[in-house]
Amino acid sequence: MSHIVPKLNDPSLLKTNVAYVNGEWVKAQSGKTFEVTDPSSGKLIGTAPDFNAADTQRAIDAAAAAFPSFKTKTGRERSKLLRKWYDLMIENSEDLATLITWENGKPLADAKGEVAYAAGFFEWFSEEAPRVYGDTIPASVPGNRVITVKEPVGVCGLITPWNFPAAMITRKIGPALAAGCTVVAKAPGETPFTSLAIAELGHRAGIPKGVINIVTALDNTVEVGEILTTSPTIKKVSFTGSTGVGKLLMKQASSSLKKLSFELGGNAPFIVFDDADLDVAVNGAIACKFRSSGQTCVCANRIFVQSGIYDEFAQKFAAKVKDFKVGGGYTAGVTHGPLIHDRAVSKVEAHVRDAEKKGGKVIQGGQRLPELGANFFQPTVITGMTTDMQLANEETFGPVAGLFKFDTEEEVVKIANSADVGLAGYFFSRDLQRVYRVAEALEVGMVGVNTGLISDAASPFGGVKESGFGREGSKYGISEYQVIKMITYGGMGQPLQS
Ligand SMILES: NC(=O)c1ccc[n+]([C@@H]2O[C@H](COP(=O)([O-])OP(=O)(O)OC[C@H]3O[C@@H](n4cnc5c(N)ncnc54)[C@H](O)[C@@H]3O)[C@@H](O)[C@H]2O)c1
Ligand SMILES: O=CCCC(=O)O
Repeated sequence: MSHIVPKLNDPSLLKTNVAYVNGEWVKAQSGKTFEVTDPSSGKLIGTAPDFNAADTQRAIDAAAAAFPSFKTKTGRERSKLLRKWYDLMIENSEDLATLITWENGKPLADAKGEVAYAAGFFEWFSEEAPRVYGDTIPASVPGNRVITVKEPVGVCGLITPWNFPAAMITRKIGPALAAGCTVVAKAPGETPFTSLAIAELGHRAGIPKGVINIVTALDNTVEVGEILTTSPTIKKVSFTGSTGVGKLLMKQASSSLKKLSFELGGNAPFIVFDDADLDVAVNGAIACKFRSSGQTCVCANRIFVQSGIYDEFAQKFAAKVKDFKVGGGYTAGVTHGPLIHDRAVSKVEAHVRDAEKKGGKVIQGGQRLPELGANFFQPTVITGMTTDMQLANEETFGPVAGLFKFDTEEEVVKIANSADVGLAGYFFSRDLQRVYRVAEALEVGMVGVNTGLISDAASPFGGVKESGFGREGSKYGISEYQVIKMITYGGMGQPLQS
């Protein structure tokens, strides 16, 4: 087992025992903290404050106090702040990547990719901030003149997961600030230090006090979630995480009818038709299934391969998986890191054992890797998958590729759409008519055609069905943080006075 304690170029970016409220670094009033550990080694990285409802209320009050002035800044002024924050993220990308690998486990090269992706949301929304337009509307009533303006919704509560410790929070804060909102963001308990380092860079960028507040919690997560979703001061909640927690938060937020965005779990179908370019499809499946060791919401979860190419696909795919190098994220040449914690490993293991019990054949991997550490699992390929298996019906969120055989387009689209969730879906084909037909038939919010990688700050990210609602990134992302105000001017249009 490797245990590397990384060094930061700027050690002041590692904020332990403090969270960020009203422009200051503060402890929990109770003094309570929780431990954050390196998923590769299980060793302590540091402790973070376990904020409770009263601590979080202070952050909400700070965001509320900052809102009236921040919302009246021009779009151009807010744009400059976001651009400066983006520049600082890029300047400090090595340290941010080091923190991501340390607390999340993903290999350093992937962590660097995440920093660029995460900073991209600040860049993108710095460009959207000055371009918020309303409408002029031809009224039905003579003499009336109607316009719309887009206003910031108010103080926002943001809750993000650990799998992209930087990108999930910038994808929310970027559009919120561009719109003129102020925020209280709850960082994930597993990976709080990346969020806090990003807050420090926001502080250096000159974001006014109270505009961004980052709270941390572990044991107190439920009470912090409760106040963020029930406080009448908070007008909008944006949550990324599991469907189960999303449903709970939606119920809580109904008491004050908040505006909501939910980016929830997926169970992505990945379909390879006989007419696909096989090598492109194999590479697409590798990238899509094993990104972050399978721990992304848009990872392929069910891989359907048409019967004519099933065996060849399985053999080529498994050969590539065999070449992966699993290990600690800082080790040169490592392609795949650990899972986030023991619960994640147990779920992966349960899905593999369940598939075996029901007739699946593990052709690659299939076991824990205790010699590397408690959270490592072999990248795994299973053939002979059937729809009664656990993996077919719930998100595995780990490095297990289950290959299902199918015969017809109609059959596979029906199975793909049988899931309760609908986040991303992928398929590979060179038949143009099929490409249009299947893209339109899949019940998901995002489709990758002949590609397994679809994430981009420029593209709308979000799902349908129980994967939630709302879109992040793109030209649509900012509207999640705005309300449209319609203004009717009566008695206009009289003749000119002579
Ligand atoms: N659709 C997307 O954009 C997207 C992106 C990333 C992850 N996800 C989903 O997230 C899940 C993996 O993340 P996870 O296991 O950490 O999810 P999770 O729902 O358990 O946790 C997500 C966040 O919510 C917090 N949380 C948990 N219970 C809470 C409560 N009662 N009140 C307030 N906050 C609470 C956690 O501390 C964490 O910060 C997967 O299902 C994945 O698909 C979705
Ligand atoms: O895990 C979900 C987010 C991943 C992404 O933005 O590509």
